Amino acid sequence: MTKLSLSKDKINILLLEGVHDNAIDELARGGYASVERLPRALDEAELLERIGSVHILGIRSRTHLTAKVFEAASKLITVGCFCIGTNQVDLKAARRHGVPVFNAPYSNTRSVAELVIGEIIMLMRGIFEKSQLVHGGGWMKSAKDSYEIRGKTLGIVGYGHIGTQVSILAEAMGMQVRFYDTVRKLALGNARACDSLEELLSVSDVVTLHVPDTPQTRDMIGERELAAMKKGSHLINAARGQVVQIEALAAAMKSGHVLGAAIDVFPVEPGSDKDEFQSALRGIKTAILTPHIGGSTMEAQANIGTEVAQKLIEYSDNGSTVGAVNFPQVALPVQAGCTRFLHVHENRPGMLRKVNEVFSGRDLNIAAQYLQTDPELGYVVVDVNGDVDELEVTNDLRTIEGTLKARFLFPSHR
Ligand SMILES: NC(=O)c1ccc[n+]([C@@H]2O[C@H](COP(=O)([O-])OP(=O)(O)OC[C@H]3O[C@@H](n4cnc5c(N)ncnc54)[C@H](O)[C@@H]3O)[C@@H](O)[C@H]2O)c1
Ligand SMILES: O=C(O)CC[C@@H](O)C(=O)O
Repeated sequence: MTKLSLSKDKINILLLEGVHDNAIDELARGGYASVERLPRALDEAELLERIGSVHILGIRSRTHLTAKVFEAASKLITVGCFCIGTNQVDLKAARRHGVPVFNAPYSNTRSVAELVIGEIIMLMRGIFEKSQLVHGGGWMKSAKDSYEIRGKTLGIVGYGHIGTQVSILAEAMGMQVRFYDTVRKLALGNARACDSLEELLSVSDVVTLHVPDTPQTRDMIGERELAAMKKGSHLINAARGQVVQIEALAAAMKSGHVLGAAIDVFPVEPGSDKDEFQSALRGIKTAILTPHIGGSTMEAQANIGTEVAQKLIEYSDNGSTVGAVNFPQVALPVQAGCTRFLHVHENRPGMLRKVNEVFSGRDLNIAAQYLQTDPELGYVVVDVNGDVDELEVTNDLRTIEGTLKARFLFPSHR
């Protein structure tokens, strides 16, 4: 047996924010036993204290991975976001340090869609306010402002994985569905596309947002857009907090123009359970406020645990970046009897030649190679036959100017 990069029991894995048991089970099946799991997020100071010894980090949406954290993460090889969103991670900083970031792009989408359907009914029947009153000993038995959802128009902004599922479920309940997306999308069922956001806002009884957090969607719904909504309509946001200007929404609700809202995500969410949640929406009786739990179901968390753990194992075992959100996609089939090297570099001319010279200079035969680049970054996986001093080769690869990361793999698959 040749020298090992790092045996799997020495690969330190830290999982934060109560990642599901399935992740631990999957990692154990993959041979990864050195796993610590915490139920909560870590703030930057805590991360800086701990990250230096971590090889694989798993988070959800509350842990913010800043450039400073990546700077201190000298051993970090990969990050798994056990959720869809990756906006809590400085993805560019991760790339600069040669760290691919994985997520679970689909696993909790049904959970969000179901919550939205429930909220449409709750909003259109004023259930939240009525229930609060009953809890306080009141009895608001009234049909005022209460409507069936059948025949009403639902406007979906962002017709992706979640938006399309909401579309199908809403139609099954008898709603008319309109949607707006910046990309041309196939309309499902009888849904119809709108040409503009303004058109969608003006025809919808309920507007639900399912867009990602991008510079274009930041503050997408502000005073002007709220004013463009039908009087007495409702807004749902289970996408990202930055999409809605909360002060403007609070004002539109207080004036009665927007009758109800169900908001699951906020521009600032408490970093820990001890921090008090602050929002201009607090106290508004027709606002259903939930603590970012759109995707928090047992089914979703179980699926996410398995999916992201598998991606982390694939990368750690084989160097596969398929599914990484910030990296060129590379998957080289595993070959018996080879040593595998991974080289992440700035995409400069002549890089591959320099990498290959490290091998040809030692008379090493390259059995297989897979390079992918994007405008800034290159990632190449190289399988080499025969007797090879892995440490020496890796050190030489590291001296190539523009190298961001170079390592070789624990040869368990050989
Ligand atoms: N609340 C939760 O717990 C929870 C759970 C899962 C996902 N999410 C969030 O839900 C959102 C949607 O997730 P998804 O899986 O459906 O994403 P997706 O990428 O499948 O779909 C997003 C859609 O929005 C469209 N879009 C992008 N920019 C737009 C714009 N400016 N105007 C209109 N449309 C635009 C895209 O073309 C795409 O069709 C994401 O922000 C995700 O982070 C929240
Ligand atoms: O589970 C979480 O913390 C985030 C849920 C959701 O916003 C996601 O991005 O998938």
